[in-house]
Amino acid sequence: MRDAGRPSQARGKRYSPGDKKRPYLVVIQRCCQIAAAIDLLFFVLFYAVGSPLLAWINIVSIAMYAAAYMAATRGRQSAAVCLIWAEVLGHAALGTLMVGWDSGFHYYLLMFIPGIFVSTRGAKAVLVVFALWSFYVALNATSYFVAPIEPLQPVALVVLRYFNISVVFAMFSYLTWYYFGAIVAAQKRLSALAMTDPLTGLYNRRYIMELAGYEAVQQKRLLTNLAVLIVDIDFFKAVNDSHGHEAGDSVIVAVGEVLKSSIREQDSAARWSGEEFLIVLPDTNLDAAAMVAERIRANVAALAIPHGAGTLEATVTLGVASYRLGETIGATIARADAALYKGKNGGRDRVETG
Ligand SMILES: Nc1nc2c(ncn2[C@@H]2O[C@H](COP(=O)(O)OP(=O)(O)OP(=O)(O)O)[C@@H](O)[C@H]2O)c(=O)[nH]1
Repeated sequence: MRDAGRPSQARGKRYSPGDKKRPYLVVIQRCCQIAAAIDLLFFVLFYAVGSPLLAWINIVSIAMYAAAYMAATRGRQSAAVCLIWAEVLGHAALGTLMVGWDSGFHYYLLMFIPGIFVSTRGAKAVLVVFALWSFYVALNATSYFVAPIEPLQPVALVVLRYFNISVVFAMFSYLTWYYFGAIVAAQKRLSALAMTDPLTGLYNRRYIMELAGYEAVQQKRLLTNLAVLIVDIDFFKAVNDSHGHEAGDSVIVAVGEVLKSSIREQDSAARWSGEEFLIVLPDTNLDAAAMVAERIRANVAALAIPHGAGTLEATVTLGVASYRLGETIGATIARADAALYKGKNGGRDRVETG
């Protein structure tokens, strides 16, 4: 028997939502590319100033970034992060001990701080930052007592320091820009998910209730009209029973599309429950709402929904009600619901007002 309902953990790999394109892995890859390019520049720079030993250290760094990039490509985040930590700590320590504190290699250590808080939380993050701070201070203290092993000419040292400062500024800017973009995109995705029905792309019940409540308050304030429609697919259970759940879903989606195309921009449609929809029509009186309902009924009745080699047909019954001052929006919806059931009892495929 297939274990279709079980999480993929059971098959060895841990399930993680959005696994395919985790933003953190993308950042790691970009950082590896940028850092390797910078190390290549260092290689050329150190050769030019006559320090081949320092130049070759950068080749080791490039190899480490290449390995970290490959690890990130394969989804091995921990391995990639460990390699980057090893490279930056090693490079900062070697650079400082060989060329001196004024080389500015220690600035790269500061770039870990935002990354630490992105990947870890709470006490662990504070502990890692503290360890980083200790390393930074120890490196600084050491540089006072140990003379540079491979000192550079004063001009070369100044160029190197300003180069390092510029790179750290650029990397920080990139990381901040990237993380901010990722946060905004995630917020947009979340708010769309929180208000949308996944099957039809219409609003969900929670959001339409919030919206209907807001429209009722507006109506009280401006004394305009407000109407609601409840739309229910007729004999829907029979569609599921005779053609299967997927065919039922196609009918729901097709009716949802009709609703979207049959209302104005200021109107809102939502999936209210299984095969039921709610439409909120601001600035609309009962007669106008009944006309919209009739248009929807006719448009649904004209549908030919592709299914297998043939097509499916559907009809809907609609209940219409207009908001009355002093009542709750829930009461208006209840009157539309009562009208809907009158329509169901009256033979379906019709519009009733309540
Ligand atoms: N395919 C599919 N079926 C659903 C979904 N949500 C609810 N249903 C089914 O919709 C059916 C609703 O059946 P009923 O409430 O009896 O309504 P009906 O058959 O349309 O009858 P009337 O409304 O009286 O015309 C049930 O069989 C539910 O299982 C869904 O998302 N997809």
